[in-house]
Order: sequence, then C-alpha cells, then structure tokens
Amino acid sequence: MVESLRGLAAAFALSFRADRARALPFTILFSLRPLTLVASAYGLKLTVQAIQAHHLGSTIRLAAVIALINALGFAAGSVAIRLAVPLIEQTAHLVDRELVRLSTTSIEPAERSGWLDELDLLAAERMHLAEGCDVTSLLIGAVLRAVATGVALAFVNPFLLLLPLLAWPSLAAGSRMERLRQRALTETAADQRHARFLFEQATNAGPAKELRIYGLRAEFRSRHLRHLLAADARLDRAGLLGTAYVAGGWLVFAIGYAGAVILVARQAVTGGIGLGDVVLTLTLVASVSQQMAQTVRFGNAVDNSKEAGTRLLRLRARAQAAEAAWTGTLPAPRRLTRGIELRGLGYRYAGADHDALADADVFLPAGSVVGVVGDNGAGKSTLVRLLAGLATPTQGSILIDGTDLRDLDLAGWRSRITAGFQDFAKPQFLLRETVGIGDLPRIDDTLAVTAALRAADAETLPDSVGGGLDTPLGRSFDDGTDLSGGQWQKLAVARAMMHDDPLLLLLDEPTAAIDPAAEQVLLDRYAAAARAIGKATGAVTLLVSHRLGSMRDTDLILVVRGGRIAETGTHHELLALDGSYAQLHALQRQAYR
Ligand SMILES: Nc1ncnc2c1ncn2[C@@H]1O[C@H](COP(=O)(O)OP(=O)(O)OP(=O)(O)O)[C@@H](O)[C@H]1O
Repeated sequence: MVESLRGLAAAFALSFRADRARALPFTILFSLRPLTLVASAYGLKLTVQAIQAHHLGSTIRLAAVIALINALGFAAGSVAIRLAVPLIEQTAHLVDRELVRLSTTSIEPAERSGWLDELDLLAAERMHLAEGCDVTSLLIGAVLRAVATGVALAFVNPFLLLLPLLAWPSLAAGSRMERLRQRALTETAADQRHARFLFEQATNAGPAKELRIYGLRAEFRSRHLRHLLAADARLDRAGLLGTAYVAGGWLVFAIGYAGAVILVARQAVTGGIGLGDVVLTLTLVASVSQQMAQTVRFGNAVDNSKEAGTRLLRLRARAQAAEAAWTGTLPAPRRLTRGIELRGLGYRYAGADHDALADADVFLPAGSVVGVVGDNGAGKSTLVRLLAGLATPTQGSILIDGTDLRDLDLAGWRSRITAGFQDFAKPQFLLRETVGIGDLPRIDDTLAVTAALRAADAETLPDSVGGGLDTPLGRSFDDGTDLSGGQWQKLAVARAMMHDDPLLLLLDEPTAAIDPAAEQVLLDRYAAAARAIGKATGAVTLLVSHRLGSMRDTDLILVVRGGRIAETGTHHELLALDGSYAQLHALQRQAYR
C-alpha cells in the first residue's frame, strides 16, 4: 500500500518536475472542482427551504449563488483541461528522458534480461506516468467530494454514511482488476518481447532479406502469432476475472443505493426531514453513484499510474544499487607505468548457473597490445565489459597500476577509455559528430576528426558520401545518407581513435563487417596509433578478434576457453606450445589457403 502510494507520488512528482507552472494550478483546479457539486446540492436544499418559506429575495439570491458556483466549476474544469494537454506532453518528454537515462545506466544491473523486461514495460506505460498528475488530482478531488458528501448526508441521517462505504467493494474490485492485469502483463513480458523482436526482425529491411531468402515468412508469422496468442490468452483470463470482481462490487453498491432511497423516502413521509433535505439527499445520492462510476473508471487510471510509478521507483533503485556498487573516488592515473593486472577475476551473470569468466590471472604490461581469442561464448566480451566498468566483478579484481579499478572514480576511468564494438552504435548525427562524440569536448575539432578517420582507414568516406564532414548520416534525416555495415563500423573505430590520452583501448571484434584488405590496412593503422598512444600514456590495447591473422603483431595473446584463460603468450610462443591456439591457427590457414 505504502509502496504503491509512493509510486503514485513519483508519477505525480514527474509533472511538477516537467512543468511546475502548469502542474500547480492544474492540481488545485482539478482537485477542488468536484466540491462545487456538493456546494451546489447544498444550495439547492437552501433554495427549496426559501421557496417553502415564500422568501422571494432569498430564493433569487440563492439561485444566483448556485449559478455562480456551477459557472466556477465549469470554468475550473475547462481551464484545467486546457492545462492538461501541454502538461501531459511535457511530462511525457521528461519520462522519455528518464527512460533513456535508465537504459544507459553507467553500470548495467547484473540481471540484464529482467532489467530489460522492466524497462520494456515502463516504456509501454510511459503515458500512465505522464498522466500521473492528472489522475492524482482526480483522486484528491474524489476524496474531497466523498468527505463533503459524507458530512452533508450524515446531517440528514447518519445511516446514509454507509452508502459511500458500500461503494468501497466496487472500488476495491476495480483496483483488484488492475492488479490482475498488471500481474498478467509482467508474466507475459517475455512473450510480448519475443513477439516484438520477431516483428522487428520481419519488418526491418536488413534481417527481412534473410526471411525472404530462406522462405521464413510463414515460420516467423507463426512464431510471432504463437507468442502473441499466449500473451493474449493470459491477459484475457485476467480481464475476465477482473470483470467478475467489478460486477460483484457494483451489485453491493446497487443494493445500498436502493436502501438509501427507501430510507430517505420513509423519513420524509413520516415527517422526520423536510423537502429541502430530500432534495439534498437525492441529489447527493445520485451524485455518489455517478462519482463511483467515474472513480471505478478512473480508478484504473490511478492504479495504472501507481503501477508505472512503482516500476519507475524500482528501476531507479536497481540502477542506483548497481551504480552504488562502484564506490571508488580516486582519480585515474595520468599514465600507466606498470600495467593492468587481472587477479582471480571472474563474473557470473545473475541467474546463470556458471561463471562467464573465472579465475583470470594475467598481467597486461603498460604500452602493450594484447590480443584476445576464443570460441563463441568463451567470455571475451565479458572481460571487455569488466575492464570498461560496465559490470563489477563477482570474483577477484582488476588492478590498474596496483589500484583496484573499483577504487577509481568511474567517470574518470571511463574518460580514459576508448572502445569500438562489433554491435556499434549508429547515431543519427552529422558525419563529423558521429566520429567526434568519441571525445565530446572536441566534437567539432575538424583536425582531430580527420586524424581519427585516417587512423580508421576512412579518410575518403566524407567525400565519397558527397557532403563531406557535414553529411547527415542515417535514415532518420530527410536527406540523410545511410552507410554500409562496414562503413558504419569504420566510423565506430574512428570514434575510438578520437581520444588522445586514453589508458585503455578496447576493440571487441572491431572489423567483423570490414573486408579483409581494408581490415588489414585498418588494423595496421590502428596498431601504429595504439602503439604511439601506448608510448605516450602507457595505454594497454585489448583487441578481441576471431581472425588470428590480426594477432600476429600483438605483444601478448590471451586464449579464452569456457570462461577461463587457457593459454597466454606471443603468437610464436603459442604456436610452439601447440595447444588450441596452434590448432585454430592451422585451421584458419587451411581455410584461407
Ligand atoms: N547478459 C547475459 N546474461 C546471462 N549470460 C550472459 C549474458 N551475456 C553473456 N552471457 C553468457 O556469458 C558467457 C560469455 O559470453 P561472452 O559474451 O563474454 O562471450 P564471447 O567470448 O564474447 O562470445 P562471442 O565470441 O560470441 O562474442 C556465455 O556463456 C554467454 O551465454
């Protein structure tokens, strides 16, 4: 209960953060507006009494006051609605910014798939968060109206106070219905995610090609449908059960409503109350039922916002906990003098039954270029993630010139890393920015961008795309130029060359999309640049690759197998060892002969 109220408060607070100037008057107007209905019913009672007493002056004055109250209520309602639209839009923008922030937390929570499911659900519920202020004001208004109605009815007959209580089951049923729906949504998140990924694969130009060639359209359609149907069936079951609860709740209220009308009619006939009280009671009782119908309808909206707000708080807490695991504050060294040591290093993903990396003990000397090879799933990318501080070790440690990486300030360490990945980003920016973001302060430094492009064997790219460095890249621009996979990857490598004083250069399969001739040129240039940087700052370069040809000139090679570092040495030492590296090397030589 407390947790879900905190969720609603979090959703409510978002609107105040997004647009306080609109949120405050909106909340006041929308919350107080329902009170005008109770005030108007009370005015009606006084008017009937004035008519019965034949006071024309009082009757006219009271009628004028009722008209004024109603006009105020109407005006408050229309101003609030005008404020609501831009307020919800502004809040939705803030929610989007928060979603981007959460999905790019500096350290990923270890349980990544659960984390991604929650993020997906929150993205789908973004409008429930954006409407947090709307529904909270509605709730405050409903509570104020219920209290005022209760007080007015209690003066007529204290038993009438039971009526709002009898409305409770239908409210509780509405909220139960929403909880059932939310549980069903959480339980079907995996099916919905599968369905969405299959849909994206089928509708995305690149992957859709394979679907056509392999005749997979029917297979994809049936798998997509299977996941959708599984999710729908579970949601339908929750919907049916919820509807049964709500119908039961309404039945209880209908019985109470009939009882209230009979009670007041009896009291009036026996002379217990006057006509004014009858009018007051019937107006308020009718309005209670109307309010209940509205509250059940909007009760779902309140529950939706509560759920979305609770999910937001949960995700914030998980992101915070993951980031809090990194407590270091020491600045990164200006240069590496000794190197990087992996001491008993290991990592196990949350929920996994085995270590992705275990007992890694190896020293990477300052200024060296280190190659990492191994089968798919051996643990190479996990090592890269640990070195980049994207995840924290679950075993052992990484020592940077003798200092535990976790004792270093994360942002400071990251500012001294460059990285190029196989699954590189395709930012929809100008060409110069696509490279320049590798070192944000120098995003517009033409000389630095050009040098980085040269180091990535991409110096001719700006001219070949036609618009030079200022060419907009990507399909999100009207006049944007899309690049080939290899061209995008060269820009990712160029980004990794923007920094001029890194301590660690990470390249995880940086040339997978690049043709062999261009790959050799790129790796030669990259290695030359990396060695120059290594001389200046003692930087260690880590190159993950399946192509052993690119390992020949490295200073040290780590062969990773089944999450362990199985062999270490130079290319020649490993060939002489005649182990798995030598076997792989022989295999690749045969393949390329
Ligand atoms: N997010 C994750 N959650 C759970 N397990 C994961 C996750 N990412 C990777 N793993 C597991 O960790 C192990 C090591 O994966 P890793 O990505 O480090 O391998 P890799 O050597 O880089 O493989 P590849 O050459 O295919 O890129 C694998 O068994 C993989 O299934």
